Amino acid sequence: MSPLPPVTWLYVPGDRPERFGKAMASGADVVIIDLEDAVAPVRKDEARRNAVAYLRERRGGGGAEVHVRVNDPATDRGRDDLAAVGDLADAVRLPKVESAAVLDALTGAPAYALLESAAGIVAAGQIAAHPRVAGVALGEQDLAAELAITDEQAMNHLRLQVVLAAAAAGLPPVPMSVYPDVKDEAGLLASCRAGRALGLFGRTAIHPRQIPVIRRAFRPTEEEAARAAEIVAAAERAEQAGVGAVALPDGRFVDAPIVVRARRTVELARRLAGPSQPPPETGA
Ligand SMILES: CC(C)(COP(=O)(O)OP(=O)(O)OC[C@H]1O[C@@H](n2cnc3c(N)ncnc32)[C@H](O)[C@@H]1OP(=O)(O)O)[C@@H](O)C(=O)NCCC(=O)NCCSC(=O)C[C@H](O)C(=O)O
Ligand SMILES: [Mg+2]
Repeated sequence: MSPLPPVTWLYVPGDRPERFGKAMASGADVVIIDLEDAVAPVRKDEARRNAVAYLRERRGGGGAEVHVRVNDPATDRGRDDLAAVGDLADAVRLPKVESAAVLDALTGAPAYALLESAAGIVAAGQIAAHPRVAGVALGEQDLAAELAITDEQAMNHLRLQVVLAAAAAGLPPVPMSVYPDVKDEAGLLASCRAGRALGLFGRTAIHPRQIPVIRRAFRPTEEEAARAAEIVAAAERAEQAGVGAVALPDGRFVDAPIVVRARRTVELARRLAGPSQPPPETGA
């Protein structure tokens, strides 16, 4: 069974190095140092230097993966960012990818492509299938701005295109884009649950307080976890008995894809068990 992908991804602006430690202590699976839209143009050189210094210092250390969102890889600044962090970061995140061609020059760390324009969504299948791409995600703030979308159902059409492109290319499931209101925890929870029903998995956050909410949203309910455990146990009994088909005590027949899904649910429940709180702070 393939390992579960990250559930929580936290952005931290590259020009706020005093916040890097706080991001690492947030409980997020992945911390993304942003060199792109969270950083004002006049501070971009400084942000890149901060990212490089942090990555050099933490090399060999444990904890969350550290990714860097570089500037548009089709620009000189983006290419310079890639040259600076490509061999240091655990992965790079490429904004505003609109064609597979821009990915050909990539070397170094695994790359995640952000699809955040009409052209990017239209080319989602080719971008996801590029051999250098480790995953794809949506940039819904940019998409909504370009397309003037204000309706969730309309955005769901775009989300599903990316979910399909990722699955068809054999990539991990697509994490949800950021929820911009950092104080609206109920709204974030509801939005995550709606995204989960679309096949999206996990979410990028912009504030540490969003991390436990996202974990809670993607954690299977007790009922889902118990049901999944029952299916896995029945499948194991059938395997030991050399029987292919599995029937649950309530008479329901279970086939192989359901067992695979149940195993993932059991694993996810185990990984996200416990209180939905970040670990104690370890300092900035
Ligand atoms: C959104 C923020 C600007 C809010 O900042 P602020 O008002 O300063 O927050 P707080 O006062 O509530 O901070 C409380 C403490 O938490 C720490 N903190 C806050 N945010 C972070 C963070 N992201 N990482 C680490 N630590 C953080 C503060 O240091 C405070 O700590 P303390 O002083 O000890 O109490 C801010 O949260 C922020 O900048 N967030 C990240 C924004 C960002 O990176 N945006 C880029 C990604 S968005 C995107 O990708 C859109 C996409 O491209 C698209 O198109 O859709
Ligand atoms: Mg964006």
